[in-house]
Amino acid sequence: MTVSDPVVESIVATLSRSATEIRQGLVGRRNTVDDEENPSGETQLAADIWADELLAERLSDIDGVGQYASEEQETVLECGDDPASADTYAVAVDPLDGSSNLTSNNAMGTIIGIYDDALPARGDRLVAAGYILYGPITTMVIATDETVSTYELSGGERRLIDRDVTLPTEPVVYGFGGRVPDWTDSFESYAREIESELKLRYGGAMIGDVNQVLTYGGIFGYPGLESAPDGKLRLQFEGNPIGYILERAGGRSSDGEQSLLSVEPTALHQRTPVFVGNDDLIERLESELE
Ligand SMILES: O=P(O)(O)OC[C@H]1O[C@](O)(COP(=O)(O)O)[C@@H](O)[C@@H]1O
Ligand SMILES: [Mg+2]
Ligand SMILES: [Mg+2]
Repeated sequence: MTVSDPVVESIVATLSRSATEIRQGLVGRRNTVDDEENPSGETQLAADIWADELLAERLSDIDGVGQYASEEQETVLECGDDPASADTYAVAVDPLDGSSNLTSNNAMGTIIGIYDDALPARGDRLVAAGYILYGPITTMVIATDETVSTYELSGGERRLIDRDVTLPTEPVVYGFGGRVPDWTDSFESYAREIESELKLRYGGAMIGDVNQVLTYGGIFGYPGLESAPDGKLRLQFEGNPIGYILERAGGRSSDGEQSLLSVEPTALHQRTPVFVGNDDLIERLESELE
């Protein structure tokens, strides 16, 4: 199956071909690099920098990609026509999501958002979004306005395994980030209810945890913290793409008050609380958070 927009299809094809190479290139790149930090002030691993360079080179080369931005670079890379013009898109990438899991050899991902507007853009300007999960096998989930599909990736090839992914209606799992003493009182009391209803699945890489929710139903959240009211995750590279995917799969997304896709962007690397999952769980969260 291919995506109907040819530029979006080229982006998806390039991403899926690059995934095998990224996976292979992780070996030997688990080290930090001379105290390097990304624009969010986080330590970068050699793998973060390498995956970013590889994706920047490949994606910016595609006709119809006007801007490339990533969690690992301060500014937007201009690489073609204006993304606000027809058939031109801006791509926002988290080259390696959950890369601290590389140290312990646990699951990780790559995230992409494809916007039809200049970055930073609102989530409702996404025309497609997707992620790759480097688990025991490599899988890719791609959402467009038409459908959400899952593929298995191997040797540069993609094999469609589900052309219409929908969030199971009966929620089973949950995962919440941040240290409990740093949670707000209202989020903690919501989390206590949820932990008596669902099974904990938290692996420290959003993509791994969100894929559990997409597979079994439930909720993933990284809340605003007492020490960091906007939480940890970034709107352009993480919140918006994941919000778009879960909404297209029949679920909901929220920053605690509204859909992530309605949040007005103010900066490329802005952070936001992120919640995605089954409709009723997100609705309860929004009514219980102060
Ligand atoms: O270590 P914590 O606080 O549980 O944070 C985990 C969260 O941070 C992240 O690793 C942030 O993403 P990056 O690794 O891309 O910076 C998420 O994948 C994950 O949900
Ligand atoms: Mg991330
Ligand atoms: Mg990252």
